[in-house]
Amino acid sequence: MTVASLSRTVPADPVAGSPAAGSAPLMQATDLGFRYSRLRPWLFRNLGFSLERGEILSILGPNARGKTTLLKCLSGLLSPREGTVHGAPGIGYVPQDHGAGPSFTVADMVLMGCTRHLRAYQTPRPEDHAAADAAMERVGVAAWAGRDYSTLSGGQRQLVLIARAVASGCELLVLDEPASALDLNNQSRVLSVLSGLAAEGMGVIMTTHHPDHALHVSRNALLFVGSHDVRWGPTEELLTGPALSEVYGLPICTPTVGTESGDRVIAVPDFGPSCRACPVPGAVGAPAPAPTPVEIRIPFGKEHP
Ligand SMILES: Nc1ncnc2c1ncn2[C@@H]1O[C@H](COP(=O)(O)OP(=O)(O)OP(=O)(O)O)[C@@H](O)[C@H]1O
Repeated sequence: MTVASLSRTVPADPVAGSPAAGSAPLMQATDLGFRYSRLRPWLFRNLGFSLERGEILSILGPNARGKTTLLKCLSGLLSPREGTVHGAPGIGYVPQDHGAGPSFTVADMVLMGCTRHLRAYQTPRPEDHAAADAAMERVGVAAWAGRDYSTLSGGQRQLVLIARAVASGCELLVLDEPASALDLNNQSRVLSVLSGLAAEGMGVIMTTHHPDHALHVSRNALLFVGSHDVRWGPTEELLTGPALSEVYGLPICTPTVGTESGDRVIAVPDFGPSCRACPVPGAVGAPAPAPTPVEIRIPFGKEHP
């Protein structure tokens, strides 16, 4: 059975704007399995999770493990070979690829998010324009409304695609690495937008290569350890130093650090010895003296289990 055919099995919640405690999950996946063909290995099997309204679920794992493929199975773009997806409400999908794309204004790109409410050839209604304007404000792209989308930077385009999905008024936002092209300030903005949408009752599923992001906003996470071992659980219990080290194949610790907003668990990979003072190949004479280091110590030490 496909996701699309299952989408009718869960009735729309009349109070979609508020978390509905005790109601049916927004989405539930059971024993999902997918491979691109019989000749290709399984990317995942026996994968299961459920997502409540108002919840953010992060999906992590190494490159090419099948995270994007899973998002496509959840969104109905691919049919899982095994298992079922129940729920599948109105979904706003933000793809990983934010390439140059079409030559539309930013305002029109975001307005396209509203087309799911329109019939073929129907002109956008005033409420669609209002939803697009609100989404542009919320995601911080309103200043570029009149600009040609294809002329924006990669990070700007990524924000516009997020705004387009937000404008759709979906119940579930599915985002493929939504912060991959963003600077730190915009990463913070997007995490805060997603948290705000979740607080209003929207479900959010996102892939990320930033364990910090998952630890900051997600109640639960899915961790691709192997094709037959995709773990689902509370983010802080799942994304421990030992588990992340095993998955990514390098030492990773997860200290708690103090920030102005409170304590936060972060993931710190050990990239090996720093090469900043390495001699330049072919350079004659003694290497230039390294600048006096300014040591900044964050209060590490309280290692997350
Ligand atoms: N249309 C396709 N046909 C065949 N194989 C595919 C197709 N799309 C992806 N793959 C393969 O499936 C595997 C998983 O790809 P996928 O994009 O889901 O990985 P990912 O975990 O999202 O990776 P990344 O972190 O690099 O974005 C990869 O080996 C990829 O080459």
